[in-house]
Formats: sequence, structure tokens, C-alpha cells
Amino acid sequence: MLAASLKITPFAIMSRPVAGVRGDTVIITLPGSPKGAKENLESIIKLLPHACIQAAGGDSRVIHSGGMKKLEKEAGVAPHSGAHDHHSHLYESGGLASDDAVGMTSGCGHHHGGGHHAPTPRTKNGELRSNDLTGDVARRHRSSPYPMISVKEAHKLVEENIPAPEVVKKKVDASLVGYILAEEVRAKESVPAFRASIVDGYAVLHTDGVGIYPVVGVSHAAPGEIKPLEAGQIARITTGAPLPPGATAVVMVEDTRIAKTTDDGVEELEIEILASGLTELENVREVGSDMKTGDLLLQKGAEITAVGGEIGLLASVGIAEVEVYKKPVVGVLSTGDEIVQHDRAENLTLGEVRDSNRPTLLAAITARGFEAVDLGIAKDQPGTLEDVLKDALSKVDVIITTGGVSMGEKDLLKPTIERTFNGTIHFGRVAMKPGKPTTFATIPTQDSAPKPIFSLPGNPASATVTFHLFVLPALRQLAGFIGNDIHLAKALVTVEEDLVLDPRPEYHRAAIRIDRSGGLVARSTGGQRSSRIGSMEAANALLCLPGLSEVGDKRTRVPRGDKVEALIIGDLKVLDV
Ligand SMILES: Nc1ncnc2c1ncn2[C@@H]1O[C@H](COP(=O)(O)OP(=O)(O)O)[C@@H](O)[C@H]1O
Ligand SMILES: [Mg+2]
Repeated sequence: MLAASLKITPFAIMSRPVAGVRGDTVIITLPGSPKGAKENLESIIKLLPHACIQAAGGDSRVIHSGGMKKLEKEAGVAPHSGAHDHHSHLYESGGLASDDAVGMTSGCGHHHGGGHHAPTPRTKNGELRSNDLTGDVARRHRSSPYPMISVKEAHKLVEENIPAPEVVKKKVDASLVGYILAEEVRAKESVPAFRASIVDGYAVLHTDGVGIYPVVGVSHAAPGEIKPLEAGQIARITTGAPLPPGATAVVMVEDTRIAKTTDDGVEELEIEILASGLTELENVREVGSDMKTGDLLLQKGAEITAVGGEIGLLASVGIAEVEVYKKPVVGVLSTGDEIVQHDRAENLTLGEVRDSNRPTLLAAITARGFEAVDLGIAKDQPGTLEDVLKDALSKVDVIITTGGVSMGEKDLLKPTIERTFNGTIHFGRVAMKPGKPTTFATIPTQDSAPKPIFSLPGNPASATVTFHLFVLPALRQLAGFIGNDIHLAKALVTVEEDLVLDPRPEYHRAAIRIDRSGGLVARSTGGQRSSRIGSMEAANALLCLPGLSEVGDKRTRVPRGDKVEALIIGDLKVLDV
């Protein structure tokens, strides 16, 4: 605009136009004078459609390769008027108030809305469910507009909306633990790579038989040239050492006797072989007898464990790099004006709460082998949340937030996801205790698949339980786990005390132990109120207690000694008696 105006008047140098993008809206400021506004707009109007589409998340390569019409359509521009026509019309009809600093929404502006435009069709009936943040608090929803769904339905929605895993190359070393192979791996070499002795003794020709033989050489387990062996000769050999060329078997040292030494008694000159009836390759590991070049080493989909021998297997045949599924990088954000850094030295002032969710989740993520990124604490302000999330979207594959998902007017997560980021909230309420307001959404991104965001409830126990129940399986799915391996392991356990049922299905925190008979027994961690982080202490399982509504009035408690299903979230230990 400056360049164009300068051609008309040197005074143009005095103006300072500003342009930018907020959300997916292009904002351009024009000078106040009608003439100047017209000239400035004229100079950029041809670029606007392109800018709008790019701002709305269009791929510039596609735009340049002529995919513009399609993008315009996707971006919600009416097919009969391209973005270009739309703005030209605005301009030619003199529709710009001369004194305005014009905020021009892009042709696709209503795609994100910012709350000013008709909402984007997000639900089946075409409405955003979240509160309009520009509205008054008295107008907010007084009951949650999100349907309450079952845990099972919620799992299904997560599974369906998690992007497909990405393939990356990784070095074979300790950092490969926890990855899933994205390729079938075959042996590059044979193991052993040479004929190796299984015992300490003497390499012989198995056809030679018993008798006294001269020791013509020595083979140690070390690389190097070895003199060939002829009939009537033997060579001393150690375990794992290569057989001399020509040797066909090894006789154990126990099956031999010294026949002659050097005069000083130091070296063996002749040895009597006592073992008769040797077979070919007796006490010998033949080339490729453990693994032959081309043998299937590991299937696609195999998990590289820390306990199992997968890393050793790959290492044994010289595989330095494998294709695996990328493990997601997970960002953790706490929200709330009241939340303060857990290690802040000063005493709490009225209303302040130390952040326990973030350290807990960062630890849980890391312990499960995923990379965690600390996103800090966001204040309950729409702009703050927006900035933090925008930054997070560029850094991490999955975002976890805690707090701000219930019905308070400061509960900004849902509106921000839907209205600012054009995200899709797949569910916003789950029939479970704790964790009812658990929210799962995906946010579209410019150059990759939509990114999952889990907005977990703020109460510490709720956040931790829902992390294990929903987030962990999603992370495993992203990391390439499939089928049952995605989910927490489940076992039947005997409860040690009566457990009172709640109207909602409950995930009761418990410590389970292996008892003397090898069975599993569960002890509750005590008070289960969702704010009580202590209910997770020493917990290694979540007992799946049915909701009262599910069992009808048949019973109100699980009596001591009964068995219930338990989801295992930690290591199993043995019961002390
Ligand atoms: N990071 C956190 N650490 C500890 N307590 C938290 C944290 N975030 C929220 N809380 C507490 O959890 C409760 C619920 O918070 P809120 O923001 O209303 O969550 P939600 O709307 O998700 O239920 C509040 O008492 C809040 O102070
Ligand atoms: Mg809050």
C-alpha cells in the first residue's frame, strides 16, 4: 500500500498502515481519508482472496497450483461469488465508511467467527455448542449443551479421531524402547557369521577318531587369520572362537589328555583325543544357525520393549536404524487464575491453589515413554488461552489442558477451541466419576492432520484418572499400538472391603496386590472425592464400579470378597502378610 501511495503523493511516507492476521481473519487498516482509503485498498485488492484463503488455513502450494476454487468452497465462500468478487463489490459500491480503520474479515471469516458472525456448522444441527464469550454472563448456558455419553462411546470417539501414526527412522539404541516397528525387519547378516566353537577344547576333523595328535595352532575368540587344519592335526580353541578352515568338530577339553609338552612344560605339543564317534559339527555353531541372512527378525507392529530382546536381536545382525511410528510429543497446560506454580516459596493468598496437575501429568507422560512439554499455567482470559494454545499447536502433537471445562463463566476451553480455533468438540461430558466434564476435541492445522486436545477437568483426581483412561490410550494409538494394546490392561480383582456404589460409573482408585494364592486383591485408597489428589497416592489400579443406574436397585454396594474389573495403571506388587 505504501509503495502504491508513494507513486501518487510523497505524503504517503507519513502514513503507517498495519496489517495482520488474527485467528483466520485478515485485518487491514486503511488511512482515514476517503481518497487514501480507496487508493490503498486498490493496491492490494487483487491479493485479498489469496490472503484470505491462506489465513483460513489453505495450503499455499495448492492455491498456487490452481486449487483455489476448491479451497474457496471449503473455506465457506459462496460458490456464486468468489472472495475476489465479494471484496471488489464492497469496494466499488463505496461500502467503506471513510473514517473507519477497516477490519476486513476474510471471505472465510465466519469460518472461525470470533463470535461476530454466523457460527460455523460444528454440530449436526449446525451450531456451536460452547458459550459465546462476547455475550453476557447472564446469557450463558445454565445446563451443559454437550450430551452426556458413556465411557465406551467416548473411547470410540477418541479412537476414530486420532490421526494416523507417522513413520520416522530411529537409531537402534536404548532410546528405541517403547516404539512400534513400522516395517518388517529381516536379518542383514547371519549369526554366527563364522563357524564357532561351543566349548573350550580342540578343533578336529570329526573323521580322525581317537588317538594322539599334534597341536598345530590356537584359535581364540578374537578376529584374525587362522591357519587351516589338515587331517591328523588339531588346534586348541576357546568358546566362541572361529574354527580353523578344514576343522569339522570340537572335542571338549574334558575329553582329552596331555600327551607331550615342551621341555619347560609350558606349551602343549601333543594331545590325546579320547572322545570317539564324533559327528560332523559336534560342539560347533554353524554359520547362520541362530539366524540366516534374510530371516524375518521382527514383524511390522512389534513393540520394542525394555525387557524383551528386541534391541539385542536388531543389534546382533548389525541393524543400525529402523522405521518406527513417531511417538507423540505431549504438551501439558494448567488453566485458572487461582493456580500458582507448585514450588512458589511464598505462602498462598486467599483463593490461590498450587498446581498439582501439571507436575503429575508431566511425570505420568514421561514415565510412559513419551516426550512431555511444559506449557505452564494460562490465566482464565480468552486472549491468554488463545496465545498459549496457538504456540502449543506449533510445538506439540497432543495438548492436554486441565481446568476450565465445567459450567463456570471462566470455563473458556470449549468456547476457545470451537470459536477461536475452529476445532471440533467430539465430546464434552462423560458419564463417569470422577471426570464428568472431560472434553476431547481436534483442532485443524495448516500442514498436518488435526491435532487432538484433551481438556481434562481441573480437580486433581479427575485429571489423573481421565489421563489414564482416555489420554494414554490415545497416545499409544498415535505411537502405532493397535487393538487391545492401546488400552489399559484389565484384570479381575477381589475387593477387600465393601465399596458403596455411586449413581455414575466410578473409577475407584485402588492399590492391588498379588496375594499368596496368586490372585489379585484390591484395597481402596480411601476418600474418593475428585479434589483429593491423595486418592491417587500409591494407586496402581482403577476399579470399574458400575453406576447405580446400571445395576438398578439390585444392590447399592460391592460387598467385600466380590470380584470387580480393575484397569491396571501401575506396577503389580506382592501383598505383605
Ligand atoms: N492445575 C491444578 N492443580 C490443582 N488444582 C487445580 C488445578 N486446576 C484446577 N484445579 C482445581 O480444580 C477445581 C476445578 O477447577 P475448574 O477450573 O473449575 O475445572 P473444571 O471446570 O475443569 O472442572 C478447582 O477447585 C480448581 O482450583
Ligand atoms: Mg478453572
